Amino acid sequence: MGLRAGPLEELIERAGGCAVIDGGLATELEALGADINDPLWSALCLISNPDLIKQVHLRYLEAGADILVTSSYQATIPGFLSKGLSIEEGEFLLRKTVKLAVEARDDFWKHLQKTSKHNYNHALVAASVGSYGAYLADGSEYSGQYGTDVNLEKLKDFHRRRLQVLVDAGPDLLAFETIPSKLEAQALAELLDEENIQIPSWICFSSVDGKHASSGESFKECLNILNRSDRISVVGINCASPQIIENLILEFRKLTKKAVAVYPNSGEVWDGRAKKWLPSECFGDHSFEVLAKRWRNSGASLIGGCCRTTPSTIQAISRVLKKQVLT
Ligand SMILES: C[S+](C)CC[C@H](N)C(=O)O
Ligand SMILES: N[C@@H](CCS)C(=O)O
Ligand SMILES: [Zn+2]
Repeated sequence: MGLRAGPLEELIERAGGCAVIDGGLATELEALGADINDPLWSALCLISNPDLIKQVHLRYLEAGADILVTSSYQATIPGFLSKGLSIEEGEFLLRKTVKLAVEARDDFWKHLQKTSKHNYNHALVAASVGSYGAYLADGSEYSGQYGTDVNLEKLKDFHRRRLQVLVDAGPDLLAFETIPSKLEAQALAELLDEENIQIPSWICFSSVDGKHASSGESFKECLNILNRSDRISVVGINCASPQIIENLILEFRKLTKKAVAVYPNSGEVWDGRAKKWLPSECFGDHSFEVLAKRWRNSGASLIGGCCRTTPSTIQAISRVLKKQVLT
């Protein structure tokens, strides 16, 4: 763990060695009736129905999430500009992503104080930073194929302003999600230094084959870069199939001393062109319950769900992780 991991380390300890991340935000927004078939995807709700985002956060807290991931995955200033919003309006919406999660956390906690006995931890708010591919809205967060004109500086420029605005809004940590390549991981690690970011970060990669980052690069190369940064407390995998997670935890544990986070999707596959999930082997709540124990025993310190997982998935994970220590 890095030097600045105070609140995360404490949470993991309070949670008995493994804390619970929430589940798919977009998925639950859709379950509650939101139409997010748009280049902004889940971030469209910041414009159309921000209260729904708070409701989703509350559902995940009730289910037992120790960490809320904000609605900023696909929220970017250029994305908002292309919707006709101003830079100020875009920055307001970015701050709002943190505010909605903090409000949900604080309301939930206040409500719990009236209850004599409960099993919940005071949750942390992780500001989501989706990869450049998420902004491109073409599914390239699962390939890392950004085109030949994309270099380190371009990626840093893309990420810089959103990062500054999100950090100013006061989240507990940063959650870089679905990072497909070594180049983008390096851009983020350098940016955290250049911007002198003082809150802990996790950097989670996507992976298709279960052996490499989505770009095809080895995790050894990717983690060598991240291991040099104390600002990155946690590394891991998100939005990949549950099937490949256990081996990746074991591999990551060999490649880094940092804590490992895993929050896979349901196993379904995103068709970036058609903008829909393709039916494929789908892992239900019971599979997550069984697998979460294995993931914890393999050495993951943070476990949750990504796309197509729901509050009931998180409830299953939370129950099983909080019920027992090592089995
Ligand atoms: C994590 S993917 C399912 C998010 C949506 C994607 N960036 C798109 O807009 O196509
Ligand atoms: N946390 C994101 C998904 C990342 S793949 C969201 O649901 O908006
Ligand atoms: Zn996802």
